[in-house]
Amino acid sequence: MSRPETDSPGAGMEFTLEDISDEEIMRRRALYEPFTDSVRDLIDAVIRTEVDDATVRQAQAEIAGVVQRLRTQQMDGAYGVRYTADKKGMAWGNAVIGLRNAIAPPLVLRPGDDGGVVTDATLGAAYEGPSGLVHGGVCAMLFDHVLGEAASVDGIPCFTGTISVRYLRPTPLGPIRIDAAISGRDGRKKIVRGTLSGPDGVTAEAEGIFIVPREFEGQAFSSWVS
Ligand SMILES: CCCCCCCCCCCCCC(=O)SCCNC(=O)CCNC(=O)[C@H](O)C(C)(C)COP(=O)(O)OP(=O)(O)OC[C@H]1O[C@@H](n2cnc3c(N)ncnc32)[C@H](O)[C@@H]1OP(=O)(O)O
Repeated sequence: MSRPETDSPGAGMEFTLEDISDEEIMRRRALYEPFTDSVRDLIDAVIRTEVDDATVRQAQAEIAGVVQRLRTQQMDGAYGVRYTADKKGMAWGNAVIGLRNAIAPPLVLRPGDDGGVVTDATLGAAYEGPSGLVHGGVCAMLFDHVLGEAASVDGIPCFTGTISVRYLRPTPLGPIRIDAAISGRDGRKKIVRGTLSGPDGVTAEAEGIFIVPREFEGQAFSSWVS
């Protein structure tokens, strides 16, 4: 499939105009959300299955068949960040929020009380590092995105310049919550702080410097469809 029209503010930083209606967005969501959820279930089932060898081999053949069918028509490259004519952003391939990315939990963000953002999610077996605990790299990845969205409150996407994470205690697999908000601004730079919490309270804290790339100035999205 060829790509729709692309703005190219810089190498690897393209946004793609895909002029589709809200109805078409809803149609695609209704199609791909359960599809991706099934693949998430598959990942979890593969990690945790205890069926016999023959059943594993049969399942592998069936999955390979599905992959072959999907490969008969593929877009060039990754999904990218797309936007509609009224500047609704769609990052459906994103590793953290992507509606079509089974690797993403996916996080769904909402406004926080402090002008920042908050998200709740459940991290299962696919996110394990130490036994029964969330992988530290996963925590850092989720912080990176959530703090980035908190930095992007005015609609202009910010890039991570620097981020540091302080792991206070282990984060158990299961329900988590991340809160993030801007704590300082200096021109195109924003300082953002956030916390990751499990059922027993805060397990990690992060602070980052997020920067509006010069090429993005004036390219605000009106909302983010995840
Ligand atoms: C409603 C709709 C919402 C939309 C939601 C969108 C969600 C998006 C969420 C996405 C979240 C996903 C998150 C991701 O995954 S983003 C992906 C991971 N990050 C990157 O790949 C970034 C790669 N780096 C770059 O692109 C550039 O270096 C950037 C853009 C960062 C700066 O390049 P630029 O050429 O623009 O910078 P400048 O040289 O003019 O310097 C400007 C100022 O910045 C200071 N500085 C520079 N670099 C750093 C640094 N590394 N740390 C700290 N500070 C730094 C510098 O000293 C100067 O300060 P001052 O001297 O003026 O004081």
